Amino acid sequence: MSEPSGGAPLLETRGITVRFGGNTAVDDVSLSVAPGCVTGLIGPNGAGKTTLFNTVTGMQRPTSGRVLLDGTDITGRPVAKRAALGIARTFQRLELFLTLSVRDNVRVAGDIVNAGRRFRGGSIDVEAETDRLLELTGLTPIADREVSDIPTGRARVVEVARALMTKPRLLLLDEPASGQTEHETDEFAEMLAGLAATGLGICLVEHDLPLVMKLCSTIHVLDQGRLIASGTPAEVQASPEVVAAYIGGEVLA
Ligand SMILES: Nc1ncnc2c1ncn2[C@@H]1O[C@H](COP(=O)(O)OP(=O)(O)OP(=O)(O)O)[C@@H](O)[C@H]1O
Repeated sequence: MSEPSGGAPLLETRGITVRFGGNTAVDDVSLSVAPGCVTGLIGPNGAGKTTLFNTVTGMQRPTSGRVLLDGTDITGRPVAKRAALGIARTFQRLELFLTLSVRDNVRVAGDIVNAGRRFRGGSIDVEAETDRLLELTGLTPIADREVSDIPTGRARVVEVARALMTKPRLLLLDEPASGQTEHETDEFAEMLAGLAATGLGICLVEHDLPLVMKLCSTIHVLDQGRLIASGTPAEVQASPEVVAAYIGGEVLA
């Protein structure tokens, strides 16, 4: 499995298996995510991507296997503890407060962090940080609009801004480009590359394969719960197993 330059893995899964009754959603998956770059996690529908994310955030207990953050085994830790350790995520189905403004959706994450006593970096200056994140993510012009009133593509960026409020070291993004226009996706890619350049480790589940190929230094490919390839974009595109998994589905471009 090739690893990008940049040191020890931030996240490692070791032999993760998740079974739902007789259905093996994730099957003995070992992979890693490095800091300072964007790592892709792709695969056809039902491949197990979201389930694997859920085991990393603590929302899903694995049937077997371990999750390590910076080499520390966090498999038994609850969701809030993992968040405090620096894991943040966005959701495939948006989980925003629809009747709040864009600004308040971001701000509320800061209030929650400050309310938690175990936040590792002390309290956040919520107003200043909200302004900074809205600017960073290009949301300032729509900051006062209600989330129910903005396009889905923009709402996905609000989720990212909200996740950044927790000052994560690892950011898991579940289909963040879905619903974005081509122009929005280009801007989004630029923003993610900028975030990774600051040292953040980003793991991207995404069906927009051209985006994944452009942005990711390493890509892991799941199919029917199994890890069938890991490597650079060129390496995974050249993998016969990956090509076979995608036949009849999306085109690898
Ligand atoms: N809570 C659950 N109970 C039972 N089966 C589940 C549950 N969650 C997921 N599954 C099953 O596990 C498998 C993997 O699903 P998962 O959502 O992780 O795939 P995915 O790669 O994220 O798919 P998609 O790209 O369509 O979002 C599927 O067969 C799905 O039906």
